[in-house]
Amino acid sequence: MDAISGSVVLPRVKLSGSHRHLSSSHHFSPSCLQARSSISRCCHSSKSKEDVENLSTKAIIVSSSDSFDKRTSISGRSYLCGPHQKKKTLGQTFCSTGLCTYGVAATGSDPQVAEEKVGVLLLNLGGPETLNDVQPFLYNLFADPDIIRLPRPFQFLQRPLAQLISVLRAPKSKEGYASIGGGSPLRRITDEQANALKMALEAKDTHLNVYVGMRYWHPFTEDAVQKIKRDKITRLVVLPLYPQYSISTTGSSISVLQRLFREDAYLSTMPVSIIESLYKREGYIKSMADLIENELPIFLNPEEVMIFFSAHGVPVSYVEDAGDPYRDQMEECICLIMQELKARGIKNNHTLAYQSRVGPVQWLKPYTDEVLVELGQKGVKSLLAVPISFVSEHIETLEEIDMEYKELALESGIENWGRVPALGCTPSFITDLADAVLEALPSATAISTFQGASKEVDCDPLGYLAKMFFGSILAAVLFFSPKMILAFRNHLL
Ligand SMILES: C=CC1=C(C)c2cc3[nH]c(cc4nc(cc5[nH]c(cc1n2)c(C)c5CCC(=O)O)C(CCC(=O)O)=C4C)c(C)c3C=C
Ligand SMILES: [Fe+2]
Repeated sequence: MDAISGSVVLPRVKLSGSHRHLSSSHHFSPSCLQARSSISRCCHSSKSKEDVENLSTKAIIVSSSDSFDKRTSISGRSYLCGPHQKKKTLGQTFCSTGLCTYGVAATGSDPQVAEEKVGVLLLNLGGPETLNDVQPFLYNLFADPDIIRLPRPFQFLQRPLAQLISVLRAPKSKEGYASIGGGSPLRRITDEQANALKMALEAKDTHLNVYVGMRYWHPFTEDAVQKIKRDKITRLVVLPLYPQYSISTTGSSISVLQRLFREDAYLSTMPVSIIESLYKREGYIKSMADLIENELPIFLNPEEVMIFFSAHGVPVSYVEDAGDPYRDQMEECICLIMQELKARGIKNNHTLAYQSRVGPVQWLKPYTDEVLVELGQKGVKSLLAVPISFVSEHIETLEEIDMEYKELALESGIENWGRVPALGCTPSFITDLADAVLEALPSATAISTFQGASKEVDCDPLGYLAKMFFGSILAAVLFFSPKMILAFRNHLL
């Protein structure tokens, strides 16, 4: 999709201070600090002693454009943002201690009014559009060091291993994509969301270009960034379409962006604001609660329905070794949705499980398939599945939940099955995205200073070929060892 274009006149803001790596709006807000133990209290969920011990020692930074109090805390300041950006002075901000200034006034520079061309970059995973795309898509995914995290000495194996795993997994993945019509709907839905966001921003008197950049398939983030440069965008809001932050999703997409921006003289000075997560936003929570509330009446006895949140899993090591906030954010997100439902008089039981594990490592538990069987055995008769880690329909909602898990649930004794649709272009959600963009705009700051060519580029073709050759042999030897074969037969293939 080409950029959906427009421009807005804003006072040029001279940014003060040193260049931070990312304008990661939320990391510096003390109100966003949350320990996992407090999440457990909030939800009254039963945690094992071991869990609580692990968690209470770990304060996780929950980053979100949290706007339950209508103010977004950005880099330690709060900004009161409204819908009519043109009528506002961008440099004026509101914080808990009163009216704060930022940018022009804060730096003491002369205000220089120039035409600001603002862009919004939606980041998403991407998916194969045809069955022929499946293997190369899987290669891109497994070649990502944020998806298969190899220890440093083994990182040269990344690409050969990605080649091998993608070839081996492709037949199973293809079956899945064939069963949902031959390809992923992600590109179409993300384009629709981009159009809807542009219109929602226009309804708020703000005319911006909206771009789509995918991590593993077309349109790639690299292509979107080229368009942003070609369009001479001067300020950018980056909006990953993952409600909760994970190293493997938002983290990975932002790493790519950082590299691209650092490598380029023009982009490296562009003010950028990144919205790291959406899960705490009032608009997001209310939109999710609406979807659940709308779906419950399809059951004969709505109050008896188990609300079953099914999140995409990540390997446990991400959370426990690498500090991924994904599990904490997921639990807090569900807690907020349940609180919202409770406030509406909906008091159903709920549970959370993780789906879509890949490969021979431990993933976040409990696993969706195991919980469904347990619930059936315990006599749960009605279940409403809620996909929670993604905002569009995709293979894991359309195939894994709607087909595999539904069948398993019915076999396990659950009699009534329902599924909440993904948010897609739900108007209240899109309006909230527009608000998030407007709130994030003032905090834009340069990603980094120009540092020349990326170190990651493999510029020696012979060295690259040698690494691929020996790496493939080593990867094949490892892969076909009896232990690996056993583990992969169960989980990967
Ligand atoms: C928040 C969402 C997601 C997380 C976290 C995530 C982590 C993660 N995923 C894999 C492996 C695969 N993911 C695949 C597809 C896929 N993943 C997500 C979302 C998250 N992944 C989506 C939305 C999709 C579907 C895209 C589409 O085409 O519709 C696939 C390919 C499909 C398949 O073969 O099952 C793989 C493989 C890992 C290893 C991982 C964390 C480390
Ligand atoms: Fe995935």
